[in-house]
Amino acid sequence: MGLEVHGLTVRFGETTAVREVDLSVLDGEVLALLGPSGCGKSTLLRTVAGLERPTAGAVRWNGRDLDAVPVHQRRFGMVFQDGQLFPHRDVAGNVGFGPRMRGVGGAARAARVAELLELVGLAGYGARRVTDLSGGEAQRVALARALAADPELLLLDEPLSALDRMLRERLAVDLAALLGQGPSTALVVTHDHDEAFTLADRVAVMARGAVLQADTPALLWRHPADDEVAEFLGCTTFLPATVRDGTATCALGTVEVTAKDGDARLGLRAAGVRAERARPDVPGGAEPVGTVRERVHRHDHVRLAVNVPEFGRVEAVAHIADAPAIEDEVRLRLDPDGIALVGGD
Ligand SMILES: Nc1ncnc2c1ncn2[C@@H]1O[C@H](COP(=O)(O)OP(=O)(O)OP(=O)(O)O)[C@@H](O)[C@H]1O
Repeated sequence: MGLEVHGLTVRFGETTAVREVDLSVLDGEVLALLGPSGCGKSTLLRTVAGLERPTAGAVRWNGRDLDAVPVHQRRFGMVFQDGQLFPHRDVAGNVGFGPRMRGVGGAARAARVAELLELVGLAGYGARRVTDLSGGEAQRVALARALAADPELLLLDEPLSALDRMLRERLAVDLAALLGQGPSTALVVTHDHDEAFTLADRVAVMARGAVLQADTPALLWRHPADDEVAEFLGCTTFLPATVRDGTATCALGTVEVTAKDGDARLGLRAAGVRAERARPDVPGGAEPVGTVRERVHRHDHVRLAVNVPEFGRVEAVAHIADAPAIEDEVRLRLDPDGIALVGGD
């Protein structure tokens, strides 16, 4: 059954941090709450944890209303952005803290600690001082400490955001594997798209306290419910299109889509529009041609703003090798991987 949130509203004075949210996390599922700063993600997570009281609505675990259940009786494990380890205990002391409080004896506790450290990739770290750990190691210890309590639900609040980019990407993959190993049910708060898409079975996009859409990463990416979700997920140009036999035709050309015949609305991300320098010696097809107005280097591509006559500005990408320069003429080709079908069913 898992977690169910019904009509949840949380207010702080005049501020409505969470607004009539309905959400469920199924047993064994990892759900990410994704949204910009201040959209209410942490408040929603903290309310599930029991750290905030709902103004209205209910939080249920396996069908049981948690309103009267205090934090420590909810059997939920929590990991915060900065880990919040006990600085005066070593790694084993931190991981074994919960079991020790529950009266688990020395040998059994040591075995459990060793098992958990192995799980988070820190075998042999038991005697290390937590103040000497790197940020990534400290977050792994925090995760092992949360898992030590055998939580029924893991609540992770920006667990990787204090780490640098390389480490964050690696740890997100490790964490996804770790959450996928057992029957872990987890709710993860993040403002990082990649992290949400890497970790979660489903992602709930939030704005202004409300959940706009909760779906699998693949569905969210290809079928955002409306323009706001599409924009949040990187779409910069919106166009009406006509679909016929799996091909959508719009003002910027044609692209393969999975949609039924009829009218549709396309959301184009920069990566959905590929630009190549127009060569006078190579005759063009039906692709639109435009002039490069802006150009910036990204880590694995060049991003362009292209002006297309009678259409206007279009964001596009090009390969770094032989990238077009400002004022160059480019041909544009649509790439289905970067294009969303907005709304509809
Ligand atoms: N204890 C509090 N008292 C008053 N207002 C609060 C409190 N906690 C949160 N808020 C307000 O509620 C809104 C939602 O905050 P919340 O921290 O849940 O957002 P968030 O999406 O997690 O943002 P961030 O990613 O920046 O942490 C914000 O306007 C915030 O200022």
